[in-house]
Amino acid sequence: MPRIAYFGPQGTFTEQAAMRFEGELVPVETIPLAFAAVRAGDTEFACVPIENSVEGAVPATLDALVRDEPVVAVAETVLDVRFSILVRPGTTEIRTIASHPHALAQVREWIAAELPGVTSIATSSTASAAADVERGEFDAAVTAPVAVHHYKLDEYATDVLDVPDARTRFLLLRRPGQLPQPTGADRTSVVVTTPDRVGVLSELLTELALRGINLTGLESRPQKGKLGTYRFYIDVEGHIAEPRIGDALAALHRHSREIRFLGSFPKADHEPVEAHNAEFAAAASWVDAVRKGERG
Ligand SMILES: O=C(O)C(=O)C[C@]1(C(=O)O)C=C[C@@H](O)C=C1
Repeated sequence: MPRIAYFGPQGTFTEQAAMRFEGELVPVETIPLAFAAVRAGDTEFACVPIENSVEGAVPATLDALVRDEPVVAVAETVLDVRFSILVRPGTTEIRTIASHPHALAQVREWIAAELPGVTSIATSSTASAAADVERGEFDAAVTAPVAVHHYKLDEYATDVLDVPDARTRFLLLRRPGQLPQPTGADRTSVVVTTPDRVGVLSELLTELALRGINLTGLESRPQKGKLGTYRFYIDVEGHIAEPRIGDALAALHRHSREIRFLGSFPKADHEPVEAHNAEFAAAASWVDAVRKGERG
């Protein structure tokens, strides 16, 4: 059975996401360590969070995707997110509450209303906060509901969430190899750095629009050198095996200083993508025939 390094420890949302894939689950403490495990070949796959509907992209994942040797996503899954507040049995007063920054951000209003004056502390994950509370370091942890089964803690509150219907998307990553087959309901991700000149981002987006390609995500992260220089993470509907997507990525390559392919894989919602592939194929065979002198 393949091994999947996931952003742990046991009881994180990422563990629940990783359980949806087939493999032996290997918890690691941080997102960069999950990437390191798959890059080093210690595990075949890594499972990490990429974006949350309330708090947005997960910066540690975006940064790790461009560092070191390439890794590509081969699958994604989306989890509904709601939080439990866990405390040590017998706790009567809460002065500190700990969790992953993305989790704290999703319950900020609840904390202000229900636990005014408590100090929020960022930890490496929701489950590591639970472990810290178990050890007596903090009074409460904001966790995934399943964490109560892994730590000797009680539920102080459940179903905590400032914004209803929050969801987090997770990626299953591996080293580059054979791509997943196109399904007609796929997503393709790339990250580009562009030359510093007027209109370059609009040129990239125009290349997509001209080919009827639907943009599903656009994120920027600093290149971390000169202030004001960015990388752009671009998600589109479609698979690189489709001519229009391959064509668009080739165009992005021409406009970019650097481009890294981050994967073509089935979308979690399985909603078919309107692809116009028949028109693209007909157009390509017409050009082919013209080149051979068979058509005018
Ligand atoms: O700490 C966890 O349990 C995670 O899996 C991380 C994470 C995230 O990075 O967004 C995943 C889902 C929730 O939105 C909160 C935290």
